[in-house]
Amino acid sequence: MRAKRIALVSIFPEMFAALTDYGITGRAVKEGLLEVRCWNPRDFTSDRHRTVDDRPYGGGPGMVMLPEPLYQALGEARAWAGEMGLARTIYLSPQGRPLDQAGVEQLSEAGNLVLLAGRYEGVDERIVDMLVDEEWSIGDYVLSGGELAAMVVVDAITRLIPGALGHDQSAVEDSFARGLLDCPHYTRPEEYRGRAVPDVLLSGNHERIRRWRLKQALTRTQQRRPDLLERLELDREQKQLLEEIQQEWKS
Ligand SMILES: Nc1nonc1C(=O)NC1CCNCC1
Repeated sequence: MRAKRIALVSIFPEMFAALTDYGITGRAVKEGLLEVRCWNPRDFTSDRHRTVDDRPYGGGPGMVMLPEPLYQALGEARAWAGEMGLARTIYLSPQGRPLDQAGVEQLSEAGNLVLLAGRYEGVDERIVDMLVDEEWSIGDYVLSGGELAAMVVVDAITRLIPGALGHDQSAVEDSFARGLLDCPHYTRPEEYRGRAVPDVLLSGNHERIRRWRLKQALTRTQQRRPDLLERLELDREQKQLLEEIQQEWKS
């Protein structure tokens, strides 16, 4: 299977070592499942100071990223990512569509991607108009740069690449993939500082364990994120377990 290509445009390319040098994303790169490459707008400047930003028209605080270095960096990034047909260019910003697992699945099905990570107050809007296909946000808060947001997107998408998770894990098993919060997890020792592991997990009865984990996930989702439950089409078993949970709450 051809490697998924994700191009990044950022003035801090070294930050992406966090993706390429560690964990599941690092292994995906090593195994040729994922190719990540960064273009730095500073390499597309012509002045001595390699200037990538300037003051905003209309005044106000902060600086805005100049269009030309971005235009050239994005041009090369799009050519590389789009070498097998079109690549979708994504700009990470708080003005974007809020990212959730459904959005991650959509982005992972979109083929190769170019992720534009802005700094300062943002990028000149004409670059968004000319070259950006979609804006996405990883949450309603303000970061110092789009790089961490871009890495969140790459990490979440990589988990969906066939073979990226170890043989003993499965993205489908991820509770969020089922729209639920995760169940509690335990490992050795069986008793830790006076706190024991739930007996069911020591029973070896895989059906009982599966059911217990699902009930825990439903309980947590009901308690902490009832909004997620409202969006879900629960199957018969989940409805029955939710009934049990609500009865237990009443008693
Ligand atoms: N939230 C966010 N999801 O994606 N990007 C986000 C973000 O805060 N970007 C910063 C906004 C201010 N300028 C520097 C980048």
